[in-house]
Amino acid sequence: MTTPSRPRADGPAVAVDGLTRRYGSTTAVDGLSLQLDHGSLVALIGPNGAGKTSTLDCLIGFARPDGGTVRVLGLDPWAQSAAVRPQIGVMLQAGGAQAAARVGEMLDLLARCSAHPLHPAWLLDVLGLREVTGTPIRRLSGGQAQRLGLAMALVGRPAVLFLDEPTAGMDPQARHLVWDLLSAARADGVAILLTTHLLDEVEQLADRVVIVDHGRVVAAGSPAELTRSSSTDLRFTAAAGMDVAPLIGALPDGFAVRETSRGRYLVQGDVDPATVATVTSFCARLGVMPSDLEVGRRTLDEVYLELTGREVRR
Ligand SMILES: Nc1ncnc2c1ncn2[C@@H]1O[C@H](COP(=O)(O)OP(=O)(O)OP(=O)(O)O)[C@@H](O)[C@H]1O
Repeated sequence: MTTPSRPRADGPAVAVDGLTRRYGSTTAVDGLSLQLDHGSLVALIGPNGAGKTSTLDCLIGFARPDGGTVRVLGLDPWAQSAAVRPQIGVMLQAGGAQAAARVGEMLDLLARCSAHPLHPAWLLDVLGLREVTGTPIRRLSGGQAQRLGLAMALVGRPAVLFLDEPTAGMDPQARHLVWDLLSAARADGVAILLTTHLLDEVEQLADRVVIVDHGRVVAAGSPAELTRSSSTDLRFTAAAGMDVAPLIGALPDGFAVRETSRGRYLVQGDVDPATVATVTSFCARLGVMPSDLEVGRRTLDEVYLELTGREVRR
């Protein structure tokens, strides 16, 4: 799979420095900075209302920043939107394409507006939309509409892709297809900034992760950097609700064991190979298969919840 890109400009694809965006008394984005390099994928994640879409709006040139600077391919997307728009691909939440136009017509139209488009028929094939080429867009299923949205973002062969929850509502097959397509685009030099609530998607795809909350960056780094832990704690997955008292009894003094979420266990202490053996033999005695054994590494889920809390946002 290949999505040949246009010649690469110097400098970062996207540079955001101290971005602020307000709606009346609400500060949606509060001094946010990030950088996106050519041929890389950055995942912008955070709770509902954290300011992700507001940030994308400023990057796309839909909204004017109230403070800070935003550059896309070295240009100001608000003041120089005519120069920026032909070089970017955008996929917003809810697709935005409710037209009576047919799938193939819409993609052909967009291709004709672009100087170096990808072949629409190729995109429809790759995204599994060939069967619905003649279908009116408003008749598409949610997942098909999402895939068309991505095709529309890609058809102009953009240098930078902005994707707001691109795989929301997709079945696992379509999600893997999109992951492959985005990986191919990145390998061809496309810079991709996406928002998502799916942390497995982040671990699969992202070169860098930017976690935002209340409009501010609360952590940034590669998935490996963010999940690295200085402790030697052991984590594993097994049957939910196991009585861990016998395991604690079998471990040396000072060890603690608890179930942190359903079926996910944390063994805290100075873990060594003997500890791992004790854990696996404890599971074996119960006839339970432990999986996802990890020492000295937290999951992205744990890091995310630690930084942004467990409270549901209103
Ligand atoms: N047009 C608007 N007018 C007033 N307030 C807005 C507007 N757009 C966004 N907001 C507010 O700004 C804050 C940030 O919203 P934003 O949509 O950027 O968050 P988000 O991180 O994309 O959330 P989600 O994950 O739910 O998509 C929220 O408090 C939201 O209610």
